Amino acid sequence: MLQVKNICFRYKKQAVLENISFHVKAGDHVSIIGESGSGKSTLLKLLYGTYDLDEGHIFWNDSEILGPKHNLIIGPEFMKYVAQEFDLMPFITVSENIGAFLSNFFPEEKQERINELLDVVELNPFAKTKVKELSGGQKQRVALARAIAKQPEIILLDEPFSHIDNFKKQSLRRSLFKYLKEKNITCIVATHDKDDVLSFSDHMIVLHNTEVLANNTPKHLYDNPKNKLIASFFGEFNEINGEIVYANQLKTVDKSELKAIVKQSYYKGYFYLIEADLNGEIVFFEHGTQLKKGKTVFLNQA
Ligand SMILES: Nc1ncnc2c1ncn2[C@@H]1O[C@H](COP(=O)(O)OP(=O)(O)OP(=O)(O)O)[C@@H](O)[C@H]1O
Repeated sequence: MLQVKNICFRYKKQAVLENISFHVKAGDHVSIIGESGSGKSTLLKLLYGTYDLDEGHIFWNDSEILGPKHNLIIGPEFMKYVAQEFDLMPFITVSENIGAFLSNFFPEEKQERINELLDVVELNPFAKTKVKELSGGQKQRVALARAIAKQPEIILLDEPFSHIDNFKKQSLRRSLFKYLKEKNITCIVATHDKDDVLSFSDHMIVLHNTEVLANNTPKHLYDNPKNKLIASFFGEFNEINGEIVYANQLKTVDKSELKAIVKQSYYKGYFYLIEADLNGEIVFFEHGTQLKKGKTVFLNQA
């Protein structure tokens, strides 16, 4: 179990994180979300022991995670951290990078393990390619494979798919998160992407104004978005009579009290997102077909 107890941290004068407490059970998948600059990366770095805390404690089971004042080498053995900038060895191959920290005592087992990891990050065709010849997304996949090579107990991922295109992202995400669950590796992910969270996270922690604004299951927070920040993470939403209503929860009906005038239709693939004027306020709702500008519609909550 990871236990974060009342931690506070500042780089300079301004506090970045204050009184942050939460715990993560072994094998759980937790996402850290929040606006840009809310301290997600800083929190991951603190969990890794990159900086000394101003206050509080972090424990993994019985081991306290301590900063550079107490350790010559940053990062405990049982933990791996994949930062936004990946620190790879450019002049050797993908396989050599992935196997860099694996034992050479049993070369066959080592090769098998490298092949398994190449499968997880879907990089088999690039096994013999030098890392300097890879794209940003491919390098990110090498960094992920290298981080899980020695099977850590806990892995910290900072925007793990930020460089990876949409073609690969979906399958890679499923493959990596499935692998981590199967191996019972605790996973903490800082992300902006709801698709990293909704299908995979046991809990999500929302950082705002230096504090934990919410810590619950994605389903609970989706169903009960306490405020606009949380709702906006999940998608387009409206505030109607003080209540948060997602765009997909508003439907057109024959008659209702919500009379709106269509302003714009945005094509979204299997639906259109309609922007409309409701008594001088902009509302968004999803609709199966395009609607003409100026059309009057009546809306209701589905
Ligand atoms: N090395 C540093 N020295 C001083 N201030 C820093 C440093 N790194 C980050 N900060 C500041 O700390 C705050 C939190 O930054 P952090 O990178 O943790 O946010 P984030 O939520 O990960 O942002 P993003 O989503 O944009 O990656 C920001 O105000 C940032 O400017």
